[in-house]
Order: sequence, then structure tokens, then C-alpha cells
Amino acid sequence: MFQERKTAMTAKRLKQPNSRHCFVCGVENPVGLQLKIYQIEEGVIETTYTAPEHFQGYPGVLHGGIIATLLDEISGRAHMGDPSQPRFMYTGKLEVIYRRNVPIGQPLRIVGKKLENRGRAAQGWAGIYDEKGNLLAEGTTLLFDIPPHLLPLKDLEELGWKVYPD
Ligand SMILES: CCCCCCCCCCCCCCCC(=O)SCCNC(=O)CCNC(=O)[C@H](O)C(C)(C)COP(=O)(O)OP(=O)(O)OC[C@H]1O[C@@H](n2cnc3c(N)ncnc32)[C@H](O)[C@@H]1OP(=O)(O)O
Repeated sequence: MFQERKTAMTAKRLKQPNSRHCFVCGVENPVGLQLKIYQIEEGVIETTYTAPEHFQGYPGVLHGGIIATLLDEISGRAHMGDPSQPRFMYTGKLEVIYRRNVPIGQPLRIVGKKLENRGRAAQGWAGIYDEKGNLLAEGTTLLFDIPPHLLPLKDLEELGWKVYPD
């Protein structure tokens, strides 16, 4: 089902960069989630993920901390924009609503959306859906631009920050 959606959206899909070591997007992080994230329209991104058994809390149910991690990254990345001039933001606050159990071992679709901008702060939203399109969990974030002196933009490629071909 997700594959069909992917094909239909290929024309508009723009892959976001990955990093080397980030827990969610690090391509060389052996214990990370290694997500591939795509912008499907301005300010809207998506990824798919099937959680392995070792991330369970209750039997068959994805641990809430991992759910929060997914929502955190995907809501923040919705603000990232043009890969050549990425907007990097810290999360200052994350509010999660756990609506239904998020299952282990079944494909999930995670969507992130930009909400309002307020100068150096912004709000983001992310939702985790099952294959039938049910919203299982959602999160809103309050994000802050990372101060420029902490952002070694010239070193991004060295940090492994680039678009990796599928
Ligand atoms: C380097 C490039 C590498 C690239 C390659 C790797 C890439 C890898 C992938 C990237 C994707 C990762 C995505 C994961 C997302 C995280 O995991 S980020 C990590 C977790 N977050 C943090 O560590 C942030 C820690 N906190 C902070 O640094 C600071 O508290 C903050 C959030 C920047 C805010 O500090 P500040 O700028 O000094 O804020 P301040 O001036 O005191 O307050 C401004 C206003 O905001 C309010 N405020 C401040 N903090 C908060 C808060 N937490 N909640 C609510 N309101 C707040 C204040 O009350 C104030 O409001 P007003 O009084 O103006 O009404």
C-alpha cells in the first residue's frame, strides 16, 4: 500500500539528507533507525518504518520512547526545507498523544508538517499511521533555530550530511 503511494508521488518526492551518526537518520549508526525521509511537498515530509522486536515495551507494542523519538525527528525535519540551505532546529518541547498502540513488525507511515513560524522559533507536527491510515500517535514540537556558532555548515559533508541515493 505504501509502495503504491510512493510511486504515485515520485514526481514530487525529494529525498532529504541523512547524517552519519544520528540515532534516527545516521547511515552508519548500527543501532539507529536509519530512516529515509522524503519531502512530498513544501513543509510536508514522510518516511516509512517497521519497528523491530527489540524496540517493544508491552508485547507487540512499540515502546513510547521510540514513538516520541520518531515524532520528534519527523516534526523537526518538516522545517528543514531546501537541502542546500537546511534549517537545523533544536527541540525545546515535545507533546505526544498516544492514541492507539503502535505495533511492532508492521509497516508504519510517519508524516511531518511545518506549523507556524515565530522568528527563531517554530512549531512542528508529526503523526504515525498504520497501513490502513489510522492515526496511532501524534506529536507537536516547539523548535528553536540552532545558534549559528554551533552550526559548522561548512563541515556538513564531513559530518556525512548529504543526500544518499536510494
Ligand atoms: C550541527 C549540524 C549537524 C548536521 C548533521 C546532523 C544532523 C542530525 C539530524 C537532525 C535532526 C535531529 C532532530 C532531533 C531533535 C533533537 O533531538 S534536538 C536535541 C534535544 N534538544 C535540545 O538539546 C535543546 C536544549 N535546549 C536548548 O538548547 C535551549 O533551551 C533552547 C531550546 C535553544 C532555548 O534556549 P534559548 O534560545 O536560550 O531560549 P530563551 O531565549 O531562554 O527563550 C526564548 C523563548 O522561548 C521559551 N522557551 C525556551 N525554552 C523553552 C522550552 N524548552 N519550552 C518552551 N518554551 C521555551 C522561553 O520561555 C522564551 O519565551 P518568551 O519569554 O520569549 O515568551
